[in-house]
Amino acid sequence: APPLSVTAATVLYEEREPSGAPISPVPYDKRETYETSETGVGGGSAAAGLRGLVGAAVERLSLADEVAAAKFGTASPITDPEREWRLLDDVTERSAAIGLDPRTGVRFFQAQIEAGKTVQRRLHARWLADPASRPRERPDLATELRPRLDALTPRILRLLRQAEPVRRSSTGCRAHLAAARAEVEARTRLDALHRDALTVALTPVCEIPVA
Ligand SMILES: O=C(O)C(=O)C[C@]1(C(=O)O)C=C[C@@H](O)C=C1
Repeated sequence: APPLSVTAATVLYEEREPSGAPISPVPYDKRETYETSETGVGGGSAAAGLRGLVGAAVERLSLADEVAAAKFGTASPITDPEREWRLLDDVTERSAAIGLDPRTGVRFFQAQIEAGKTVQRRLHARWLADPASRPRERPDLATELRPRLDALTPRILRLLRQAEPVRRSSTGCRAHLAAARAEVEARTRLDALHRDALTVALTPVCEIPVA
């Protein structure tokens, strides 16, 4: 399979054209995602079942780069409590609708939000310290980025629900998660900042009790 692309922003500051200009991002609708047959439903391996979830968490973290760019140098703080409440309300409702314990959905999303804020804070610190590394464009939070974050929400919840058999395995969950993460990282360029954030994002996977 061809290597899966991380979204633009992650690649942006890791890989530069010789001119120093960032490599042009892959349009969002052209990016590969980790879903479909890799969800582990219908005979896929346990690690494959978690791979979709890990991939979706990586996608969400990559969007945090763009959110950081949207907020950098503006009056918008990294934490927006009202947006978080709305998102977690949406998560609660959608979880119930697909038979996932809403507490599970909420706890997982709290970790995704926290991980994303870690990315934003660390990028802002980097950009403050090193003006040459600053993003050249400021995407729009309301019209561009939040709709993309929202589009990921139902997919992430579905993957979390589908991963229940693996998550239920007290002995196997961690091993399968590590394997899934290794597979995703083998195909995805992540720097130390994003690897740390991914650890935060994935912490609940094997910790949330499955009913
Ligand atoms: O939407 C934003 O403003 C974001 O920064 C994204 C996000 C999220 O991960 O969904 C993270 C932090 C904010 O407190 C609210 C939401």
